[in-house]
Amino acid sequence: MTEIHRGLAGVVVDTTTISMVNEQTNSLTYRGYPVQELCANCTFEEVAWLLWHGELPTARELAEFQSVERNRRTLGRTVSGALSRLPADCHPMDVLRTAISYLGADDPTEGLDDRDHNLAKSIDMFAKLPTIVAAEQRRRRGLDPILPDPALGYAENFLQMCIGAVPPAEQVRAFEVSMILYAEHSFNASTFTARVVTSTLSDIYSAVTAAIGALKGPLHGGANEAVMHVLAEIESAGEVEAWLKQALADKRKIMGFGHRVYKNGDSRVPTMTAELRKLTADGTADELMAKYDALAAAMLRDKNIHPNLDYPTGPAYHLMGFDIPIFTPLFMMSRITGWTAHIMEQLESNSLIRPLSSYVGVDQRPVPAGAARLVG
Ligand SMILES: CC(=O)SCCNC(=O)CCNC(=O)[C@H](O)C(C)(C)COP(=O)(O)OP(=O)(O)OC[C@H]1O[C@@H](n2cnc3c(N)ncnc32)[C@H](O)[C@@H]1OP(=O)(O)O
Ligand SMILES: O=C([O-])CC(=O)C(=O)O
Repeated sequence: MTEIHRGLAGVVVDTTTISMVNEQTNSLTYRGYPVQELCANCTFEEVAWLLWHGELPTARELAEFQSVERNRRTLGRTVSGALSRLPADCHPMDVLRTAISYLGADDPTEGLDDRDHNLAKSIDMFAKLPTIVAAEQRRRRGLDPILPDPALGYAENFLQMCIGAVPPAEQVRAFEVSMILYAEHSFNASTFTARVVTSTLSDIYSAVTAAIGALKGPLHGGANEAVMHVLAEIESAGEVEAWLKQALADKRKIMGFGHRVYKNGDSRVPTMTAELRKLTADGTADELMAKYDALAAAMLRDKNIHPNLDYPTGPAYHLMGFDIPIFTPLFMMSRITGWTAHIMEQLESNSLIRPLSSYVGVDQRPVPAGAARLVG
C-alpha cells in the first residue's frame, strides 16, 4: 500500500541554506542569524540583502543597494496605466498579481534568467511593490498617489507614501519588525509554489505571480486580514467564550491560530506581540486588546493551539491605520525577498518538482461506441 502524505505534511523535499524553521526549539534563523536579533539590530534592507546574498551587507554594499533601490521605486507608465484600469473594488492582492505580470511583460531583459539578472529583477520588485501597495491603499480612499521620496529609507518612504507623513518612530519600527518577521519561512505554501514554477525553468515573474495566488488564501497569508474580521465579529471580551464555542461547534478554523510546522507556538509571535503592546500602551485600543488576549487564552485552554504570526500582525496593521484588504499585500511586500531568494536557490541546483499521486478512481473501462454513448 502506497504511503500518502496529504498536504506533503512532514515530507522533506529539498535542502535550503536560506532559513531554518526549528519546531523543537521554536526558533527561526535567516542564513544562521536568529530572526529576533535581526529585528533588534537591522533594517529591512539589510535583511533583504542577507536573504539574497547569504551575508549581511558591508557599509559600502548597503549604500550601493540603497542607492539602486531608491532609484527604482517609480512605476513605469505601462504598469501604472494598467493598474489604473482595474476595477476599483478588486482585492489589492489581485492588483499585485496583475502588477507583477505587467512588470514581467515590460522587462526588456525577459528571458535572461541568470543569477545577476534575477537579482536585478528581485531588487526591482522589492523597490516598486511599496509604491504599488501605497497607491492602492490611497486609491481605496479616493486619494491620489504620493510619489516615492529617495531621501527616505524603505519603511519611512512607504509609510509616507501611504499617509502623507512619516509616522512616529515607534510605528515605523513596528512596521519594519513586521517586514523582517514576514520575510522568509522556508518551504511554506507560497514559497513552495514559487519553487515549483521555477523548477519548470519558467521566469521569475511567473513564479512570483503564482506565489501571490498561494499567499492570498486565508490558510496562509490571507489570515492576517481574517484575524481582524474575527476580532470585529466578536463584540466584547466577555463574548469570546460563547463565540469560540459556537465557532468550534461549526467546525470553523480560527484565523491566526495553528501552524503546519510549529505546534508549540510560532517563533515570531513574541517579537511581534511586543511591538503590538508598544502600539497599544496608550490605552486607546484596550477593548480590542481585551478581545485579543481573551481569544488567545481561550484557544490555548480549549484547543491547545497557539497563535501564529498573523495574529499579532493583523491588529498591529489595523492600529497603524491600514485598511484590512491591504494587510496581505503588506505580507507580500516583505515575502518578495524570501520568494526571490528561493527562486535563485532553486535554479542553482534545479530538479523538476513533480510528485506522484495514487489513483483511486474507477477501474479502466472501454469508451462506449457510437449511439450507446449518448443513451440517457
Ligand atoms: C503566516 C502564516 O501563513 S501562518 C498560517 C496562517 N493561517 C491561519 O491562521 C489559518 C488558521 N489555521 C489553520 O487553518 C491551520 O492551523 C493551518 C492550515 C495553518 C495548519 O494546518 P495543519 O497543519 O494542516 O493542522 P491540522 O489541520 O493538522 O490541525 C490539527 C488539528 O487542529 C485543528 N486546528 C488547527 N488549526 C486550527 C484553527 N486555527 N482553528 C481551529 N482548529 C484548528 C484542526 O482542525 C485539527 O483538528 P482535528 O485533528 O480534530 O481534525
Ligand atoms: O511556514 C508556513 O507554513 C506559513 C508561515 O508561517 C509563513 O509562511 O510565514
